[in-house]
Amino acid sequence: MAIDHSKPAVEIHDVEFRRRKRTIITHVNLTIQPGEKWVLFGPNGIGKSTLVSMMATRAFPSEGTVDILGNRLGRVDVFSYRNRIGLTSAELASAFPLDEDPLDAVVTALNAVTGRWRDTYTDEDCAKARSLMQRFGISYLAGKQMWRLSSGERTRVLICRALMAQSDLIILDEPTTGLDLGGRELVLHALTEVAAEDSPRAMVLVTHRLEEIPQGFDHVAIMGRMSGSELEAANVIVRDGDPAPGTILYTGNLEGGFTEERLESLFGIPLQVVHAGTRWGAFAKE
Ligand SMILES: Nc1ncnc2c1ncn2[C@@H]1O[C@H](COP(=O)(O)OP(=O)(O)OP(=O)(O)O)[C@@H](O)[C@H]1O
Repeated sequence: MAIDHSKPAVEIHDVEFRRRKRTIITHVNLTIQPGEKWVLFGPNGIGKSTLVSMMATRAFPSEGTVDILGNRLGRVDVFSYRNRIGLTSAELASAFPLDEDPLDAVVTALNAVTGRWRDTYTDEDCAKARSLMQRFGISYLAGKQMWRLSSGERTRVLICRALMAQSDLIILDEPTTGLDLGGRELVLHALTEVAAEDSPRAMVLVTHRLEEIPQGFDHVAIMGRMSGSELEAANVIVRDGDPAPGTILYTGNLEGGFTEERLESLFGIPLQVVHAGTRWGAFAKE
């Protein structure tokens, strides 16, 4: 399906998502234009992955509207445009056959399938997959089996897969989780290069750590509870012991978003925010 680049890559309007009588997120509004690089930031359990599932067309809102690459969820067959969305997530990591070759796990992104069967790919396709794997430091994994990989290796395979297709929207859900220091820095460097490419593809990177934001991701959506800090929210029992729903509290640039005041209120502890060069960090105050 042809993608209209004049439309937002993501347009979320007044979305609520409920599961088992619990409202998980509510009043969520977010617009991401083609070419923009966004960080989706917030504490554990706030609803980041829930929101990402909708962006990846894997979940539908209970209320409100979600338009992805100009297609409204629930109105247009998601399979007609899902191959234009690159996704890494823990959920996807478990979707591959155990003995899948990591090279195939990358190249099969072209057909948006997990598990290579009768589908064929050109030498050029495979060369592109190999070069991505080299860029992310995992070329040695070609020919191995997915189930044998460490979590950090699997994460990197999924990033390569997300970048394999000519995606118009790339969603990276905690892409540096499980990576050692060297692996994390290598991935952040490679993502910085990808973000710098002149491309209409929009990118969304989910994280709860300021240290894991690659250069070039210059918009942030910060999620928090509808009522006060996480600490306060623990006492805000809405029903059946559940915390208050998550929502997006801030959208804009990183400087305006990552203020000590906002992060302290979000996490309920005194924090020192560090912004050194292009990198960010945050620590509890002594
Ligand atoms: N299918 C579901 N049924 C019931 N509750 C769910 C479901 N999916 C998610 N939740 C709950 O919704 C809340 C938000 O979960 P979600 O995974 O979206 O948070 P997150 O911000 O991505 O968290 P983390 O940073 O820990 O990965 C959590 O409390 C979770 O237990």
